Amino acid sequence: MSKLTLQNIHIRYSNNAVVHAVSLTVEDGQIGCLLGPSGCGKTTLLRAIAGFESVTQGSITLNGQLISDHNTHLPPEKRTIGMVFQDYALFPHLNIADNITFGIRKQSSQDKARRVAELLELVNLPGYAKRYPHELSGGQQQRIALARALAPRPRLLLLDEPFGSQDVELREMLAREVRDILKREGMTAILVTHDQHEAFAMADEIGVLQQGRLQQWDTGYNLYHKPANAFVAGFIGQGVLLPGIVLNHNTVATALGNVHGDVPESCQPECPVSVLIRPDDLRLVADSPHPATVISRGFRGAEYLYGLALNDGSQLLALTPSHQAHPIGASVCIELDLQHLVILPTLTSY
Ligand SMILES: Nc1ncnc2c1ncn2[C@@H]1O[C@H](COP(=O)(O)OP(=O)(O)OP(=O)(O)O)[C@@H](O)[C@H]1O
Repeated sequence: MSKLTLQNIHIRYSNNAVVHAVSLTVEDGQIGCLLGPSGCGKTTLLRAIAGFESVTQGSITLNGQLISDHNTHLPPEKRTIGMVFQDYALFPHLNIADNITFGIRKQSSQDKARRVAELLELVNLPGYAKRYPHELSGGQQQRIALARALAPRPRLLLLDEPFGSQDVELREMLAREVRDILKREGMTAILVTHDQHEAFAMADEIGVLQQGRLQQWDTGYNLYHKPANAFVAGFIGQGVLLPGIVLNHNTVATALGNVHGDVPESCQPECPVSVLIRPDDLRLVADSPHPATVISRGFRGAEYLYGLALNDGSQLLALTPSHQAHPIGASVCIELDLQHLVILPTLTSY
């Protein structure tokens, strides 16, 4: 049972407060992710969990054991937490077997050999025990770094931008592979990344951080379809905030007609609001009361991402199958197909 709980964590460097009131729980065998722009405090939080930073307020517990609070600080080597970094940090002069067993070198040769065979099988590199790091590709080295971190059977695994040095196209695939490995081991883990596709591919729950504050801790699906605020809406996926006016507790009037859903209690009738429109919320149809002009077009393989302008000047994005090709300047008709209505109280643009 490896459950990690952060309760109201605050962290500061000298006089600079960088993490504010962060609370979250990663259940046993689950993979959590801290996602956010550069400098938002992801690494600082990860380092506090590992024991390399102290917390100024709040508590961190692992399996019910208090490991950090304002007057408790279990040293990193006593936390039984494994770490994987972006640069793998394999020892170049040690072969793969010796790299993997570095953290369990005091165990018997027999036990070490058994664990190496087991882990090489797990990371899909059987037969690589006698090779050296420079004989492996970047992705293979990263899998060995993962095997090395798993060798001592840590209670928790922390991964800090583990695929940052890989090609963008490779990252998502590696993230899925690593997820499968961690799930097979039943490992509880936290990933830090600024790449949302990596987060979606790997994590069960994702926390979006902005300036040291956790904006939302949720599934990737909910972050996309039910963002808690304008920052999360803008950071996750693409979309446009369309101006609207509240008509009643579940209706908002927009340039694309009335939309229905829960209107925040703070928004009374006549209140201006923003309605989040994702590119997949719009359909291009043969006829509708809502004409638009194509102002940009991006080819995505299976789809086109269109930039559209309405007659009142507001702009939208629409994703359509790429066999539906419309040139820039073309007049089209659009229809809203909202599955999840997101109404944000203020007219915030992003
Ligand atoms: N050792 C340190 N001393 C003082 N300030 C620090 C230290 N480490 C980080 N910071 C500051 O704390 C804030 C959070 O940094 P952190 O490295 O946690 O961000 P991050 O989200 O991991 O960013 P990135 O994605 O760029 O790695 C930043 O403003 C950074 O400048």
